[in-house]
Amino acid sequence: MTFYPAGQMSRPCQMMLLVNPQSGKGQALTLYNNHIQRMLNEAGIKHTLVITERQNHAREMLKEADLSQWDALVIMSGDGLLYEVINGLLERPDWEEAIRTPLGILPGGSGNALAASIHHYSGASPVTSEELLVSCGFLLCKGLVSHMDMVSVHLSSSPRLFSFLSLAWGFVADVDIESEKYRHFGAVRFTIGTLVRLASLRVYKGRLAYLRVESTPSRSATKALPGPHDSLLPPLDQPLPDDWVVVPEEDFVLMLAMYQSHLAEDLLAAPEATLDDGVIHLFYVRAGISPTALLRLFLAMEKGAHLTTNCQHLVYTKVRALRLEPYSPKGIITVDGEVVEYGPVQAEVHRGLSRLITG
Ligand SMILES: Nc1ncnc2c1ncn2[C@@H]1O[C@H](COP(=O)(O)OP(=O)(O)OP(=O)(O)O)[C@@H](O)[C@H]1O
Repeated sequence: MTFYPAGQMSRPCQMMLLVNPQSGKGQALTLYNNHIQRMLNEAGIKHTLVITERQNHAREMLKEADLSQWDALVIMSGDGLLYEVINGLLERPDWEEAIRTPLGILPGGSGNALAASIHHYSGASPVTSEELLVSCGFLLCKGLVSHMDMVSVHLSSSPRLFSFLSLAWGFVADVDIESEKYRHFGAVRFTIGTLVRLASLRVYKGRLAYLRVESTPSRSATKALPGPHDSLLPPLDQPLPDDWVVVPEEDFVLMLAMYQSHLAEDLLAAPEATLDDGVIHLFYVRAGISPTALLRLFLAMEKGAHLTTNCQHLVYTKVRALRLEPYSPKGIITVDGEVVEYGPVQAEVHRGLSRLITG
């Protein structure tokens, strides 16, 4: 593999700036006109605006695009559009080079988890909304490029996909998807969704297993797929190696695997996460927690303090790979906030596979 160092964007540089006009409250273009256009012009960054027209537009375009024209691909939307771009790049025959194109994120959605994470890594105090946009615009103009982890995700009958942020099942996935109908409220949609779901808290049954970061695993062989090779995962329908830990409980309220710090602008879910630590930060909450205690956890998460609340139902561990087999026939699993096929799922982290413009 060619080594592409972290470092500084070369100048002059030419960016493709993809804007989803429907993201968040539907104001991404206005935000671009009011804040970003001038910042980029003042920083001398040439950019071509591409307004996405529909779902999968960006994915299809990036799968075919001539990348030699672009020094960076910048996404102004929520996390969903970046998910499309990354998967488009990794579907290319030249994926190895394509995924090293520096990516950038400007928050235009309602979740904006990656934007909040890079703002957090820059050491600045927490901000939301337009202040977060201005901060990310500033970081983009500085143009420092870092490596970012990528997680490959296997589902039973869908093609393998790639994730840069999170894998969720149970409470968090349900809130994320059920709150879509409140998206015109912006980030507040998650608060509304959380309160609605707390009022009828569910138990989710399944089997969860993981490979600890400390383990030196025997190599497993999934069949060779185009794209990065997964060395830790056996085929999804085959038993796991002995060095995997199977969680004794089978009744959960949530499972959340995070690879960046923020789950949303104001939810610091994985305070220890860094951009390329090569770690999946795995959280699960056992059944039996009261709605009040769960609400307390989410309130503490706003400051990243949920791990210090001594909640007996919350478990946190650092892993390299995981497998989840839900028992109930219906449910929601999300990858980077997007719904994926429901059923068995497994994932493995690829350290620093992509590059992101950060502070
Ligand atoms: N012009 C468009 N019209 C409708 N959907 C679009 C358009 N452009 C992109 N999309 C799709 O909209 C979906 C949501 O985008 P995204 O996640 O970026 O924004 P969001 O949902 O507002 O933000 P967040 O994930 O932070 O809540 C993505 O699946 C994307 O493909």
